Parts: sequence; C-alpha cells; structure tokens
Amino acid sequence: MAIVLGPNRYGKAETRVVRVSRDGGVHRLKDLNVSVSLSGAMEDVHLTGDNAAVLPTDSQKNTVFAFAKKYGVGAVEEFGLLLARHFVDSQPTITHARVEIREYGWKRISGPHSFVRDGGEVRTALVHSDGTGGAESVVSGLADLVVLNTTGSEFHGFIEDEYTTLAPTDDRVLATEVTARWRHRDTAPGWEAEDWDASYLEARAALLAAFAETHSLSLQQTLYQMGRRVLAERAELCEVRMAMPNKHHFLVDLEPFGMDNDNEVYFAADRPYGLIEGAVLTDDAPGAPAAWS
Ligand SMILES: O=c1[nH]c(=O)c2[nH]c(=O)[nH]c2[nH]1
Repeated sequence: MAIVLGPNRYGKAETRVVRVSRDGGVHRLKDLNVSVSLSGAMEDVHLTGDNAAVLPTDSQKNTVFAFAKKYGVGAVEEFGLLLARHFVDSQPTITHARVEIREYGWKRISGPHSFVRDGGEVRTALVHSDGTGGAESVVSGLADLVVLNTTGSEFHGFIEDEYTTLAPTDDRVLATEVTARWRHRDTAPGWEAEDWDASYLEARAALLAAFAETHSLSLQQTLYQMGRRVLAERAELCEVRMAMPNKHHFLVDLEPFGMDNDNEVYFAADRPYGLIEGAVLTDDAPGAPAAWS
C-alpha cells in the first residue's frame, strides 16, 4: 500500500481590508474580507518541506492591500478576478487560485465622510481562475439577508407519522435568513465594476420580489421561486444555490390568560430550525465543479 498526498490548497484567509477613496472631499468606503487559496506544484512542501514553490500567505495578504491601493476596489467580483489572475499569472508554481470575498456594506449618514454600517447583510463573491486565458468561474451572492412575510404562507398536507405534533396551518409567519450564490455563465470579459454591481443588485431584487410575491405552501416552494426569478431575469446567470433556515415563529398560547391569539403574538425561536437548501439551474448550464468549492 502506498500513501500519497491528496488534493490540497493554501492561502491567507480573512484579510480585512478597508479602502477609502477620496474623490475631492467626498469619500467612498469599501470594506472587505478576502480569503485567498492557491494550489499548484505543492508536492515538495508537503513531502519534504522544500518551500521553493511556496508564495507565502503573508505575501498574499500584502498583495490584497497593495492591489486595493493600486487598482482601487470596484465590484468584489472584479477585485477577486484581478487577484486570482495575478497569483496564477505571476507564479509558475501556482496553477489555480480561489478568491472568496465578503463585502460589508456602509451607507452614508450625512456629509462626505460619515458612514453607518448596513444591517447584517453581506455581499459575496467567489472567483476561481487558472490564470488569464484559462478556465475561470465567478459566483456572486449574498448572505445573512433576513426577510419575513407576516402572511401569505401555509404549511399543510405533510406526512403525519407517530411522532408528528405539528398542526397544519393556512396562515403563518414565514421568515428566513437567505444565503444565496449565483453562478455566472462566464467571467464576462470587458465587464466593468458597474456591470457586476448592476447584475448583483438585480439578482438581489429578484430574490426579494419573489420572496414577497410568492404565496407560499412551503419554504421549499419559496426557495425554488426565488431561484427561478433570478434566472428568468438575468441571462448572464445559469445557477442559483440557496440555503434558507426556517426561522420559526410559533403562536403563543394566550388562553391561560383568557386571551385569544389571532396571529398576533409569536415566539421567535432561534433553534432548532428547519434548514432548506436547494439549487435552481437552467437546463443548459455548463458544468462547473470548481465554481462552488
Ligand atoms: O416550509 C416548511 N417546510 C418544511 O419542510 C417544514 N417542516 C416543518 O416542520 N415546517 C416546515 N415548513
């Protein structure tokens, strides 16, 4: 029996970079968490400790800061592609780069240089590149987008076995915290930051519109409608993957206090929660195994 090295990758995770652009007196703010992961000719470093092929993770972190200064930070997809291509193009031992970015939003308070952090929502990008001209994939997305419908949600007709206590309902609160990622058909050569931004904003708007407008018979149905809407509206996208915890809102029994509860008072439980996950894709979506990893 031989023992061999399996798949591996390495890089600097979670470099927190804040880029301030000062256009005249009006400042712009980009706040990112960048994780780089590289792979290539890394047998020697694992098998013998020879580091000759290794670009230190410290240098990767420095590159993130240097690129933020040199090129500015536009759309996270664009910044991710710039970094990923750079690592592969500049280092013969690096053949593949994965760059994952989380962007924290800030809104202006008033005046040119004061900001308040957006709620919990995060914009995400995941870029894979084999270098300029090589295979690439871009996945955009968002996380921690919390949404709630106070009506328009039912859940009934499910299996009832000997352990079922859940009462069927034709009117419940439906709430979830959406993590959604959507895959671009290609890396859109020539796309500017504004194109990535427009694509992102419209995909996000489609998710929200579908959540609000779907009369839901299950969170699974809502998930599918949300993914469908994104793909129906955005031709540049071919697959959406979502994870949506069911943030249960249980009606509180007020009878002991002599009161009825006509869908007015809920206990918002934080755990356990149902976790609904699914992918929606176009039937011509090209296979892209690296895209999601
Ligand atoms: O929308 C729902 N889907 C389920 O699969 C499920 N299971 C459950 O207990 N409540 C719900 N709600």
